[in-house]
Amino acid sequence: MHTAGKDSSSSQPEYDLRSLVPLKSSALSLFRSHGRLSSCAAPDVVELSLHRTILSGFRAFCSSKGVCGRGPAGGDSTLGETKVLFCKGVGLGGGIELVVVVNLSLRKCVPCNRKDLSPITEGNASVLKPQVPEWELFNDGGVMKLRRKWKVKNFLLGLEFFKIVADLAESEGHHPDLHLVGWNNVVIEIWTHACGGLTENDFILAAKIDKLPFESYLRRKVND
Ligand SMILES: C[C@H](O)[C@H](O)[C@H]1CNC2=NC(N)=NC(=O)C2=N1
Repeated sequence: MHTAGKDSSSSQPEYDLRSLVPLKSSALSLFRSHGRLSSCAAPDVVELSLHRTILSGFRAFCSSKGVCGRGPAGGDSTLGETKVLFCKGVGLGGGIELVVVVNLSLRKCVPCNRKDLSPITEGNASVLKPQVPEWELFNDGGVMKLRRKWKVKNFLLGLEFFKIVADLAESEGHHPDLHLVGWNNVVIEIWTHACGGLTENDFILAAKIDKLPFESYLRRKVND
């Protein structure tokens, strides 16, 4: 666990992720006593925010650059399946947000008729989107959706593809919109009808679709 370093925000050291993740549990208790702990649809996505009662130890802990830990893309670091995506030091007396996200494809969709299911925030969407890089976010008449396209070898394999996606959707209790256009163009769109927008369920389903064994259905790319 980190001891509180000096509080200058100029040359904050990069923090080794390993000392960050163990802190999560003690941070939970500390943040719970000092701030709002809101867990999103799944317990493994925990967004902590510490209000004005910030402790210098945490201020020193999180660089003012809004980046903690080492990772391929700035603040994106991975330890096993746990990603610490960022902790945002918002300066003296401000709050700190520590977002720890477990790999989407390991999570489970929640029933869409839950009272606490709400559309995902832009911030959380930007945190989850990097885990489904092949998908695009698009606005369909005011409804935000995820979409991915594939070219399959033939019409029947397109239907085969739909079948394995359908089995996954049934097991998750969360369903995509399936399109097979011009005999070999598969388009899958995902959104949460119950709240007319995107929820974490949609990102979980997209991540799980990406793990399906559909390579053999696909037409080889021209430059292959
Ligand atoms: C109770 C059950 O969760 C709901 O009927 C589910 C079924 N599948 C669903 N799939 C999608 N994409 N959106 C929904 O709102 C939805 N609702």
